[in-house]
Amino acid sequence: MSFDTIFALASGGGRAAVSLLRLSGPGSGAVLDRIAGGRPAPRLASLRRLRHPESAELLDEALVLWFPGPRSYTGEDAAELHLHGGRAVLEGVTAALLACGARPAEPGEFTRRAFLNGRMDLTEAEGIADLIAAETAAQRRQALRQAGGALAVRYAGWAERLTRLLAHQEAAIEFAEDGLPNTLEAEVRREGAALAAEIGAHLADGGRGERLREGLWGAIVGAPNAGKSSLLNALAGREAAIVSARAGTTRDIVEVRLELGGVPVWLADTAGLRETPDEIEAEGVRRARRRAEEADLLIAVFAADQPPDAETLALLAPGTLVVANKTDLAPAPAAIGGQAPIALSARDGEGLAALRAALEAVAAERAGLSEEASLTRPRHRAALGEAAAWIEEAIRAPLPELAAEALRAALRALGRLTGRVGVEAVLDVVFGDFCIGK
Ligand SMILES: Nc1nc2c(c(=O)[nH]1)N(C=O)[C@@H](CNc1ccc(C(=O)N[C@@H](CCC(=O)O)C(=O)O)cc1)CN2
Ligand SMILES: Nc1nc2c(ncn2[C@@H]2O[C@H](COP(=O)(O)OP(=O)(O)OP(=O)(O)O)[C@@H](O)[C@H]2O)c(=O)[nH]1
Ligand SMILES: [Mg+2]
Repeated sequence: MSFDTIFALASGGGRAAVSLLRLSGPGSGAVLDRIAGGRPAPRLASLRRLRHPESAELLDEALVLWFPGPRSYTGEDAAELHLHGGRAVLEGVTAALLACGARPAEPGEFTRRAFLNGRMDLTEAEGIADLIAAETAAQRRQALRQAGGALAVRYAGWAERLTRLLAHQEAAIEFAEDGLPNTLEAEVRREGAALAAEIGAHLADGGRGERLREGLWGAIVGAPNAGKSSLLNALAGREAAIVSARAGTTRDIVEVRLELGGVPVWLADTAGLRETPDEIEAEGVRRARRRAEEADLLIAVFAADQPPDAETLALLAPGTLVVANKTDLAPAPAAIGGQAPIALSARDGEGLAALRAALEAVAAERAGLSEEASLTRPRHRAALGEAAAWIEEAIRAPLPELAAEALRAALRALGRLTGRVGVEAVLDVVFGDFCIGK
């Protein structure tokens, strides 16, 4: 494989003390020869004057690193320039690199090369993208686990077992042709069933890995004036939504980002549920209902000094957190919709800690780190579902040739997941998520 020599700013843009420009590709060493007066000892930082290759103008005094392939992040010859972080420095060095024939990298291109050079599989590359995007400690742990190969090892193990099953299935076909008795097919069925069950168990995780990666959707619903906006503000610690004594204040959805036990949660305040002739408010109520339906985490707010309203009661589902607000005005009822409510006063903060603890417990249950690594993307779910279905198909196949064909299809599905089957389209989807310089 022959590649261009690519470069990109790997640190954030804007003014900074130091900026990191990285280079990768067969011409990296020659670039250092031309702009840095030679290649430093491998993997050791060296202070060098950088000059434009044609004008010889001094551009910066920088730390330079040289990583001869294959011992580099990308697996090919690579280099790093740790520059002073100014804009003109970056522009001057960029012009020098272009003059040397290097070109700017596409988003994710360094990691794409690392993948193409066999240094990681696709799930590990995705883990690196997730690590860069991680905003909470739990997201970071999940991403590090995936970047470290937790999914890769598991899926490679499944692919290996499938390959063995396929080999046995093919041997069974040979034996049948030679008229020999064999027990291989029975073994393929038994092992196939065990493998399909393992994949099934991995899939039946309630989507927790995907939820931790993307964040949970939460919604606060309830009657007008129940105190939904007051509660949102209390949880967010700022006046995100307008609060007023007039029923029907909130119409648009107001969203805040919370972190609950390491899980990012987008919590939405919604319009109070009621029949109304006001068409703007009615649209707000429609949006509130839609948001409640889509929510992973629903908080139903009732005012302790009012009887529970039928509209909100109708939205209660298993897992809904029921809140009795305004307990400074009246005691919380023992039960609402068959559940003991969390009693609180959004006005004076009483009971808020208990609600937060309950929210954290729900978030951890639906999206917390599990003991075993979870799949984290719809792409994983689709490929694994397909692989399991093909294995089931193989087990049921009426002819040995059909069973072999189904096992081959299952292997292809796993191959797309880990990138062993190199489909360009899959690569574009995976690496399109990266930022430039990674
Ligand atoms: N300056 C700098 N910091 C960085 C990176 C980088 O590329 N440059 N990284 C980039 O993402 C991360 C670290 N990851 C890296 C992974 C592998 C190699 C590497 O050169 N691997 C070689 C040699 C390993 C050794 O023996 O030291 C190899 O695996 O063969 C470098 C960085 C985070 N910090
Ligand atoms: N006494 C008391 N008043 C509260 C409490 N929480 C909210 N309120 C008051 O109840 C009124 C309505 O509060 P909001 O938070 O705007 O209620 P809402 O549910 O968002 O109302 P809509 O947006 O109209 O659906 C305001 O006057 C609040 O100050 C509470 O815990 N105790
Ligand atoms: Mg409101």
